[in-house]
Amino acid sequence: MTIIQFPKDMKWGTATASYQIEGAAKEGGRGVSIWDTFSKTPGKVANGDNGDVACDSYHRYEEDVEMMKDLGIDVYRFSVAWPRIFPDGTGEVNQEGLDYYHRLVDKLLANGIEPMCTLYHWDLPQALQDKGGWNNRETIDAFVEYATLMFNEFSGKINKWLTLNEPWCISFLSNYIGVHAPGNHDLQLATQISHHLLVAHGKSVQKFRELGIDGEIGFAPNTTWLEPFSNRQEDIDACNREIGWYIEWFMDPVFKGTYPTFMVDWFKKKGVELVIEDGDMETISQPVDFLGINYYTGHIARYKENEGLLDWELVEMNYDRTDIGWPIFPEGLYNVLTRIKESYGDVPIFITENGSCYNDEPEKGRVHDTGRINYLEQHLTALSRAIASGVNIKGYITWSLMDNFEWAEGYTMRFGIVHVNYRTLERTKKDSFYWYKQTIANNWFES
Ligand SMILES: CCOCCOc1ccc(-c2cn(C[C@@H]3NC[C@@H](O)[C@H]3O)nn2)cc1
Repeated sequence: MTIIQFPKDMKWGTATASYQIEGAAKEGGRGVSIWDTFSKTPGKVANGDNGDVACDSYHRYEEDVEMMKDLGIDVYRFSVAWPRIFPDGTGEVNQEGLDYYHRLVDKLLANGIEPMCTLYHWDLPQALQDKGGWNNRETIDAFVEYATLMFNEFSGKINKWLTLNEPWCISFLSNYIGVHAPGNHDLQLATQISHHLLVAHGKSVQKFRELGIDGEIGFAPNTTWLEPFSNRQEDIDACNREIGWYIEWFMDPVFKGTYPTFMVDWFKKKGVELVIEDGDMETISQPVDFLGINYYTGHIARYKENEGLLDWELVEMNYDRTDIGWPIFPEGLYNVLTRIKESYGDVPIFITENGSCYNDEPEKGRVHDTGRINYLEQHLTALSRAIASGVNIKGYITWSLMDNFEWAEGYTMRFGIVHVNYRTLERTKKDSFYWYKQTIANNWFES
């Protein structure tokens, strides 16, 4: 047996997001979001599921924080529903919305848990979507207005901020692949949106600095890893294009002030013409205090001409997979983190999402999710290797505290260390909850 030990200042946490857990979609003055619209569009979400009730955390947040207290976490990553603050996206502020997040943050602080706030985790006010959404540069200004209000309102209570969660999902998954809201299928649109998102990120970081807000700010790209099937250059290049689509496309502008040329050229071949206004790249490359990294899975792949957007195909290698079908690929986490360190230096990193889908149900009051424990052990071991190789890891935040609305999969896919009965809303701590609790208490685990 091996002891996997973590640095003494390691922070441990759990993550959720507003649309996925809150419910109360028509309460507290909340406006309509694009996910309310999308989830009620037939065929978009499994079983026609939606976030009207979700985990009802809007009403049950105190119970949720009690579970976090029992778990012993240092930090809780949650997101704010923009439509709770600005029901129409801009203009009149909804005080009931602010009041809810004050109740949540105050409960966290009273229990010694640090709040980490994601400003945008996909629930764009529908009123802004009706005016073009992220394709309209006015949405950038609306985001900065929303961020400014939140910075001023919660300054002194919230000291860790993330501007955007997974801009690749917001832009490409939602506007090119189209499986997430608003469900477009347009590469030019998606690529331009990715740029506007980065400008919105940069402008809100600028505002954070101008206001002199105490605390730290970053953003949370999602990542993946493709391991080349052979050492043929065409296989290596194909894998680098997919990895570059997730990592360099978003991190080069922030950390280097430029888009990666190999990706710009590839998109240009696909007919994409990115419109960059004067000053945009300087705005985007505002220094951040930390980086959130989300990682779930990786694959082995090889070049295949004219296959998909980036000319690659998966090579089936009979990996173990989680219940959502994603390969269990912990070495990808190590590779992603060492690649980020090589490319961008010693930026402080929180793993802001890592977790697995296992749909185990309660048996006599227990949930034996051994698959999730194995996934955590393998990925925390990879994380420990990355730390040993010099990656500046500040903390690990698992996705998710509880089962919740998993976007297009609805409630069919469970990522929580706490089981949620969606009929009764009863929470049941899974075996992985107790494993994670012990790991946090020890700051090590035995693998
Ligand atoms: C049909 C083709 O499909 C191509 C890829 O399609 C997807 C779908 C989903 C994801 C995905 C889902 N998650 C987990 C979430 N992260 C944020 C938090 O809200 C979690 O719920 N991360 N990535 C990626 C790619």
